[in-house]
Amino acid sequence: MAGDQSVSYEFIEYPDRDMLAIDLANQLSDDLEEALRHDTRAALAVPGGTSPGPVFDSLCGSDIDWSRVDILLSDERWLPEDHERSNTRLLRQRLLVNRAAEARILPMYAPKSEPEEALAELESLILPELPLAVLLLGMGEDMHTASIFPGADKLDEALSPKAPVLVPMRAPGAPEPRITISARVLDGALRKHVLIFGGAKRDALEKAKGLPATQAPINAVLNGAKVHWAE
Ligand SMILES: O=C(O)[C@H](O)[C@@H](O)[C@H](O)[C@H](O)COP(=O)(O)O
Repeated sequence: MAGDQSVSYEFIEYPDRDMLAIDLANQLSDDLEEALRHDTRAALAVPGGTSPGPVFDSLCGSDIDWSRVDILLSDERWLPEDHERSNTRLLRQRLLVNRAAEARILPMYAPKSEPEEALAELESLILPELPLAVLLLGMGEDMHTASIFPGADKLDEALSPKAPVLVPMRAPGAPEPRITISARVLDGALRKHVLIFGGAKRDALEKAKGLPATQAPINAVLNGAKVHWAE
């Protein structure tokens, strides 16, 4: 994939993480409301990891028609849903509660030993709900997003313009096999947000400028996104 000369995004800086969480949750809720004005259902994809919990805590109380919202993860660690590193667990504990308990979850995990064994089944549930109406992504200091890691075994496939919806992924930076939505599908989301905290990630985003997506996978999904940052 080419360098990022054509990548343009909005960088929004917040006074602190709490304000970011509340403001971003409001923006996601407004985005979903707008999407539901045009379509019967809206798909919201969100990351796991440590950053989005407080956003979920706020978003789950939004007064929107959650019964028409499909929620899925941008990527999942291939671990049982009760494992402490399971992103599905985080989703069930922090987002699919309160008013958002009405939403439907599109699973990104099935109890099979390898992601490859469940790929077709998981993909068949997601496909009818595309494009993603609203996307929230995280980013690592190595410039990965979702589970599209530099140096991963299926990196080229995940970045390909002809990529399938889901790609299984194994990477040096990831302790367990992963499953990720491909860059093509993430980038095709109608409204895109990226959440990052701290100086190291801000520096990583700067460093990504000019690098090919194979080295800085975040570049594959940044165009037209809003990046939300707090120290
Ligand atoms: O399962 C995951 O790990 C993710 O979805 C991943 O892409 C995450 O968003 C980044 O690694 C940032 O993670 P933190 O928010 O924990 O820094």
